[in-house]
Amino acid sequence: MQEFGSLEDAPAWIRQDNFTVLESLHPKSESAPRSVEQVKISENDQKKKGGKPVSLLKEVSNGFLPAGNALATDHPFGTKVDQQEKNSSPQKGRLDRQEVRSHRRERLLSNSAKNTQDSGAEVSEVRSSTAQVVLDNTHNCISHSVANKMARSLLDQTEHLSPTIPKVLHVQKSYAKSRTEDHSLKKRRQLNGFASHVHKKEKVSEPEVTKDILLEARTLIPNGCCDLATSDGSYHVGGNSNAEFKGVNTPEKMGKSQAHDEMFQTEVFTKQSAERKELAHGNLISIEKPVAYVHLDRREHIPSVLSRNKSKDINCLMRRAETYKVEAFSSSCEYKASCSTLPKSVAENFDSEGLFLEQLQDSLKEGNCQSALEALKAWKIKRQQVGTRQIEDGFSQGEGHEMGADVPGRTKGFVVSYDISRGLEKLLISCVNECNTDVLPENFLYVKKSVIRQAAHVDISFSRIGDLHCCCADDCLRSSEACKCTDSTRGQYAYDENGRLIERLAIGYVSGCTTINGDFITECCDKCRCSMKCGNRIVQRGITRKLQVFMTRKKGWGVRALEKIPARTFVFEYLGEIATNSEQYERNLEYKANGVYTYTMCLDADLDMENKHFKDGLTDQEALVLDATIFGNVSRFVNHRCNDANLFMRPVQIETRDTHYYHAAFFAARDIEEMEELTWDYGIDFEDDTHLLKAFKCYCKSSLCRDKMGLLKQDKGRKVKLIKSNQ
Ligand SMILES: C[S@@+](CC[C@H](N)C(=O)[O-])C[C@H]1O[C@@H](n2cnc3c(N)ncnc32)[C@H](O)[C@@H]1O
Repeated sequence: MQEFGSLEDAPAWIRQDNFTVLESLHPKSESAPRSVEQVKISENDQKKKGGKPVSLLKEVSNGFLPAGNALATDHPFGTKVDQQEKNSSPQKGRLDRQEVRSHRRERLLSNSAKNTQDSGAEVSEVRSSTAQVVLDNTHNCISHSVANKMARSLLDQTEHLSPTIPKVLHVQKSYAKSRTEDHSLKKRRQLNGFASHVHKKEKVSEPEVTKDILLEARTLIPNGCCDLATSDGSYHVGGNSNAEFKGVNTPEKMGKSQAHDEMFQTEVFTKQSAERKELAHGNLISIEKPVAYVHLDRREHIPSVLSRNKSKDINCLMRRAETYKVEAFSSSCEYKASCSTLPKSVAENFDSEGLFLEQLQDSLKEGNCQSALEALKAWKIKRQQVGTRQIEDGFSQGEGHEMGADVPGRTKGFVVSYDISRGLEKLLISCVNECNTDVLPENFLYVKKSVIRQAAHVDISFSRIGDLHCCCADDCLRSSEACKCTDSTRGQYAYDENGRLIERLAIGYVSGCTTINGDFITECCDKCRCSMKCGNRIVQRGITRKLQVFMTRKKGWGVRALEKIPARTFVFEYLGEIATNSEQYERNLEYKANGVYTYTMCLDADLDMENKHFKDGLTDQEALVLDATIFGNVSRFVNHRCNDANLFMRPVQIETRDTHYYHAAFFAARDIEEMEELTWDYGIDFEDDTHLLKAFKCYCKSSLCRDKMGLLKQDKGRKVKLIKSNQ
């Protein structure tokens, strides 16, 4: 087996893309060349080399990666490389090099045997741990980044001690072989003197990079090492997801623009342009029958991508938002198997991946393999203790809540997106699917503000807001006198000093679309003198609680809290397209035909319940609705629960004092537990079949469910019907 004398001998993509994290930690790796690489991918290659069957690719083309094993088999760390090795016969030139290298290694080994105190047993243990972790890295997001870091560290540090780290070297060898073949072919052509002739005569057709090819490419290229796009730029997968699951460069930690720059870069080459680049950079990976060339450079920015597909800008962005960070994650059972009996106290020292890595690196710097090994084991124990939950990012793997391990045969889930908001929210809003293979709808675009549809008359001009007498300097809540903004709440600020809704406004809310309590909350606005820190600006500051979109068993997507949310806390605002009732009617006809979920909410807080018309004389047709089918935020995933939902809605005025249009703000109806699903009572009358869109079959599981026979005591109409039907 061919081996590499040092890490520098390893191919660039192993050194850089799989182990990027360590670049900052190891000065040695910083010097590694960061050149452009192009990858040629063959559709047939997969089958020939024992790769993944086509059916799996179908799954991948849904926009997610099958949990763990799909990558494990096709990933260069997996069986594909082994197969390649078996099928190929060694070449003469390479044997010579191998000999040179093995001599060099033998020298290194004999030196290290003399110089080092580390025992052979320790070394081989570290080695096998490394190989194990490298293998694990396709199974788990956390372990992916951890594995990369560890593998790189251990390779760097123990290279002189460890003659073989089997899987890593398999990859290196396979890569080297393809390069050798590629180069020897070029050399032969040059020797024959007809290289340019061949180039000219060769009829090179422009490869069409389709979505399927793209997704196939995605399975061949290590996680997150590059962005991929179809030829027309309309579909985009992969992405520099390392930046996020490394936990180093989240949009929160770096400037947003930088985050975006790093996330959205791509270039798909034609065959000719790739070959030109190959000549320029000399590092094209050769696989038979090239069909797709993927540029691994990370410098291209969004505008250039967008400018190529102007008509598709929005779709393109949307698709990318949902797919660029699709990664598989799985349960920690692999760790359980390999876990040793290290004292728990050691494991408890590692509260986070960061601490663990610190210790690991310190140990490695000191050349203390034993300590490095302990760090490895401790981390595994920690993972085991935490059980199904990942430590830092709060990604649950499903046990102990609605979609737990009770689902037969389901042990794995997918991170569909690390941030469905594409960096628009202050917090990442992740999306996981632990139930089935669905990904987020392609036509949905996350927005931070509602969008006004044609006929909806929404006047948000400041000129309509009179003199507010909002004289407070900084924080209205601290002023001795309540300002004009409290007029609608009877001279009382709507929020307390903790930013939670005051109790008076939290009681008496009515489930469903309508609030009859009558108090509109008025927040300070840009016309006020106070600062953004003012305690009377809560809804406008946006989401501050950790939330996650997840797949429920029977209700489609839902939203859950990733942390405790105290009662009366603002959670989110319902955003969507603002439309009139009549505009929406047309849309609903379409929706009905397509059988889609409904995401429409009526803005009818101004409805006079007794007289059944709007207070300012609006007709039903002119009344506004929010439709979050296409444009919306996390709130559009909130499911319904009859009567005892944990969220309620309050109308909030910010930039207008017009009661026709307002912000639909959702607050916690009671203390909400971590991992609890957020629900809202849509106010549906399940017996009413006069609506255009038929009510869904309710799976809220509430004991007060209105869609259950005999349970609805308070709904007289239904009771009568039930009695009648019993007769
Ligand atoms: C605003 S959406 C909620 C998000 C939706 N589950 C999704 O996957 O996008 C409303 C739709 O979700 C489904 N849904 C919400 N609550 C439900 C419940 N309690 N039982 C069954 N389906 C529910 C219904 O199909 C409804 O039309």
